[in-house]
Amino acid sequence: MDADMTDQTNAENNAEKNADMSKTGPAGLVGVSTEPGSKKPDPIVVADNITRTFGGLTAVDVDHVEIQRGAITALIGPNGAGKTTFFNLLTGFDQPNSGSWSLEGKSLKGVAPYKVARLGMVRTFQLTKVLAKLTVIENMRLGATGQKGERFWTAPFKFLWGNQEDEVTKKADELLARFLLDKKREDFAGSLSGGQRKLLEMARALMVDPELVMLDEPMAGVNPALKQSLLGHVKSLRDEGRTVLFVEHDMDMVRDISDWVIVMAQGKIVAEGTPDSVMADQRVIDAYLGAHHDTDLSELDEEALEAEVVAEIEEEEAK
Ligand SMILES: Nc1ncnc2c1ncn2[C@@H]1O[C@H](COP(=O)(O)OP(=O)(O)OP(=O)(O)O)[C@@H](O)[C@H]1O
Repeated sequence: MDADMTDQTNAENNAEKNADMSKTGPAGLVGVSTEPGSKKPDPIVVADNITRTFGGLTAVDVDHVEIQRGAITALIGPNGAGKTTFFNLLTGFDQPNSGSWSLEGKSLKGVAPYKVARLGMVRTFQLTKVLAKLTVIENMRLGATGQKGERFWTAPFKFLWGNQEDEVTKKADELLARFLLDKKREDFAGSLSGGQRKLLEMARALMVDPELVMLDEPMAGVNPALKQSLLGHVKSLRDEGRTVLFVEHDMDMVRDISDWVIVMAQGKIVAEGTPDSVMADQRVIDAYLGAHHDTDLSELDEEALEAEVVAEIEEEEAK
């Protein structure tokens, strides 16, 4: 092949790459349909026909959902909508009655949680699962194993890690510094505040260098000062090319950092879209109000109220 041809081929390859880049992350979401279950240009997770029942109750009944790679997606919905159950199913902590789902095109059906973590999908928990009787650095090193339990930690880890231990500790220390937890390195995790535990859980999740980080209510129980710091950390995950999927009731956070919002109610996905479009969606307002949601609904209520007042004024003026 002559030089001109090589240049041309390279240029074509680059153009192809650039075209692909424009499909990834928040940019790829421009113009995506807001119908529940809409196709994404570059999905990292695809799930189909997932159901989970508890006795007579259908907690999750998701026909189809796709999560865009490199973007921050919020999963919202009233209490009991099935968000945490859906997280549990995707990450292997619970098994569905039916359905299939994949990460990077690889089926995760029947895959154990620690293997799911090693494949690139890690999660944090609504009530943090840091191990209180271990120190902060020990919790971090445990993260490298992909969320095995405390029993796994005790005896065999040195044998399993061998020479990797230094590398693991180095990585743990770097992450602790990034999350401003380095001063707490030798403290028991049980002595940390709620917000610091959330930070530790997030830092620990990064030990396996995940493609997809799933956060279950990262803001719950976090004081306002730490909230800002957590928001910054979540954004930085996206900035370094990772995908974030989080469950949250704090609508300020949802509005502030999400590129895309998926709404669940009674186990189903009822709406999707950008934060602004979703918050103005009647299906979303109905889903929340129908469930007498008890947390941060003031904004939705206010919007509805404002619309009513404006309509009344306009009616008066028209007379
Ligand atoms: N292990 C279980 N056994 C029985 N019912 C369960 C179990 N786990 C969840 N459920 C039920 O499934 C439904 C969905 O619960 P889930 O915790 O997934 O909702 P959620 O949207 O995460 O709610 P929240 O916002 O309050 O955390 C609820 O009615 C809940 O009571």
